[in-house]
Amino acid sequence: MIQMEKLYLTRGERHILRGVDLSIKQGEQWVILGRNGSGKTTLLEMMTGYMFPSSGTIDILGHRFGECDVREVRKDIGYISQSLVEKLTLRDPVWEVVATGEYAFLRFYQEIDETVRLKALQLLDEVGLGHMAEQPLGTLSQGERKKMLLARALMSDPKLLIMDEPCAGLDLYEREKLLTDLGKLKERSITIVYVTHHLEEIIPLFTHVAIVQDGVIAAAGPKQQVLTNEILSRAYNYPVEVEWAHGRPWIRVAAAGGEQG
Ligand SMILES: Nc1ncnc2c1ncn2[C@@H]1O[C@H](COP(=O)(O)OP(=O)(O)OP(=O)(O)O)[C@@H](O)[C@H]1O
Repeated sequence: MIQMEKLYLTRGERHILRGVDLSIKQGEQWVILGRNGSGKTTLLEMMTGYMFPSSGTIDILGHRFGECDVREVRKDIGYISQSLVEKLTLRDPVWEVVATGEYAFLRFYQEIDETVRLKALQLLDEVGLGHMAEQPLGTLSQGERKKMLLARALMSDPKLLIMDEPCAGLDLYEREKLLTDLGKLKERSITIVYVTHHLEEIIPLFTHVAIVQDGVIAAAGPKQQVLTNEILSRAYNYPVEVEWAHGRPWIRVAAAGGEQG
């Protein structure tokens, strides 16, 4: 599904990626963790073809970026990020914003097909926003906007769903509701790559974890092997302890205040 090899990215003096190798196979669902500025969003932007590496290769869904039409590949990729919300038109009705996902447009300037409208309404129903379909996007709460983005991303039946901190800014209730919706994606044949700062968002749906540290992959593999006290304490440069409950990892700091040794 995703094969990244020897990725380097340099901007001026900054070495943002320093030799990233990452392989994501069909049937795996990945979470990417890492400290602020480690390079997570940069990796997602490369998976979606919005950014190109200084060197290295990226193969997505059987296409090598640089040797294919990125816009065509993007039709099979759903991308959810805060920067996307900022590009959408706040006065448009919610169902219309969702419908634009069908064509990877940001806005419609023509009549919308009835089948597309019905699909948008059905997806809004599935994420519990059916009753808000006619409201302008700008009237939705942050949690509702995230769910709207999920419905929009699913419009094109993507093979790959890439999410950059979708639960950021949500209260506990809204976060759990969104995670429940994500859990249901298991029924679809879809590969997910999910960036977060919060371990407790790693619901049973996810199978693998990669940790990015200073522009390299510090650890990657099945979640139980990666989410250990030792690996996480090293990645965050802080002593932490992981505990598993209800199929999810929960983290707590092992010492209060101050940096690790
Ligand atoms: N055009 C650029 N020029 C110089 N540095 C850049 C450029 N774009 C990104 N960076 C730097 O690359 C690093 C990685 O950024 P990125 O957004 O991928 O981090 P991140 O892991 O997603 O961080 P966060 O968790 O804070 O969102 C950051 O230190 C950022 O300042």
